[in-house]
Amino acid sequence: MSPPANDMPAAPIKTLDKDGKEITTVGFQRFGFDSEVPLDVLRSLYLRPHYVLKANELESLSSAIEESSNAQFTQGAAYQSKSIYHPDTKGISYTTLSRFPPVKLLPPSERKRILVTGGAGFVGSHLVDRLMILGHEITVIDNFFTGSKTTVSHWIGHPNFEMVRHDVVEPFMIECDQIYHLACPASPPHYQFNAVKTIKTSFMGTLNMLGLAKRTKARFLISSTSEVYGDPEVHPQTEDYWGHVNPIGPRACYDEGKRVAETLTYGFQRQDGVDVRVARIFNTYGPRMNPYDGRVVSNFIVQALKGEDMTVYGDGTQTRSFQYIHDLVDGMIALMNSDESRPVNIGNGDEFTIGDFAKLVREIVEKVQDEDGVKRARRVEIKYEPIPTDDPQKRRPDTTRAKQSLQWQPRWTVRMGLEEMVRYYKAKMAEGSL
Ligand SMILES: O=c1ccn([C@@H]2O[C@H](COP(=O)(O)OP(=O)(O)O[C@H]3OC[C@@H](O)[C@H](O)[C@H]3O)[C@@H](O)[C@H]2O)c(=O)[nH]1
Repeated sequence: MSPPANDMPAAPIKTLDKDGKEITTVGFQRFGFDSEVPLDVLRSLYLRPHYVLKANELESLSSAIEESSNAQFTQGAAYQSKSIYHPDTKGISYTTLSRFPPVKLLPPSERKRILVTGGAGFVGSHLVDRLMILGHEITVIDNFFTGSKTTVSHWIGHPNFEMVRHDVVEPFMIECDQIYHLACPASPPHYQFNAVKTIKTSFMGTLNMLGLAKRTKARFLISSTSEVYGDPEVHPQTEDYWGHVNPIGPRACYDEGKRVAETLTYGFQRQDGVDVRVARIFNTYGPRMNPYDGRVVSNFIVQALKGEDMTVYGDGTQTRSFQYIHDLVDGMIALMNSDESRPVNIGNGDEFTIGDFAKLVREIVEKVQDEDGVKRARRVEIKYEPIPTDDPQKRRPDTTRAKQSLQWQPRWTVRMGLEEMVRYYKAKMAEGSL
């Protein structure tokens, strides 16, 4: 097979943070908890094809795809299996894992039994990667409504890892030291698909997990959201702002669901002494976001990569502030291990109008395509579509509390994160799974 035209040995790309310093690890040592992990090991779990295109070209083709798309980013060893795609029959023969990424050996006093609800989702799977590499014992529960087994399949079979298909609206019994309660659809089209189920998940799921935390005396962290502020009249949003939510609109199932989940959380803290943490997560993006979940970052990247016009809702003057997944996981782990029991905003203050953001995504997709020698048929256009009901006009976190209590601030620039995410989706396209 002749090598692809773009199969040029490329100099490794350096990932620089907001201060221009190279990012080689994520996490940190803080509050007696070491969460530092080499970035390359994490990348080897998501920034590569999960299967190769043809059985008889297994070696050459898989390495060609890897080199052309990702080698500039990931220099680390590949720990996942490579299943084989047979284009003639459109079948995949799955291989089993031969080697897991190395995990730390912790003494029993430091090794925690951690339950992650929604652990097969976008945020959950990155949290699981981090906690696994750090050497903890992880149980994931997920109903796979929006999560997918493939996000954590690289841990299946590992003695520290367990995955259970379970819906948090039903009680769940387990012994554990910490609970990260993430389970709930988070993309507006997904959470509005079945509004009653969404609010039931937020209310009953949180009730069940708080009951479990009460019995086991586990520390409980809930992933709340910037949507508790609704369409805010205060900008940027501090944790003391009570919000501006339409209780009967189409977003209410999520916004009010998370608000009641916070109310429950503090009810259990006051009445039962449950040790609680509340992370109010602002717009977050990164690899493993479902390409079709309808959120803006995945929509724009996938549209631009496919050469389709990008859909800006409304006139594009509404704003959002975008945070990269690794910053969020850093913030959540810092919060869980801190003494801060008040709500904490976890987000990136880099605010964009959606119109400008579309142009930025287009520019980054073009840059990556140019680097890889991909020819574009035409430049994608931006087209305007109706704005969804109750779409917040502006959103930006005030992260003073996170800085003071957790010594946490986002490190990733939006550009750096977007570039990595474009490469992730590009690899998915090369596999044929996008
Ligand atoms: O294709 C698209 C998708 C979205 N948009 C716009 O882009 C903005 C962001 O939309 P998203 O759907 O990504 O996310 P939203 O900010 O509306 O909601 C999110 O808020 C925070 C999290 O808790 C959730 O992930 C989600 O509810 C909105 O103004 C939306 O109208 C587009 O212009 N085009």
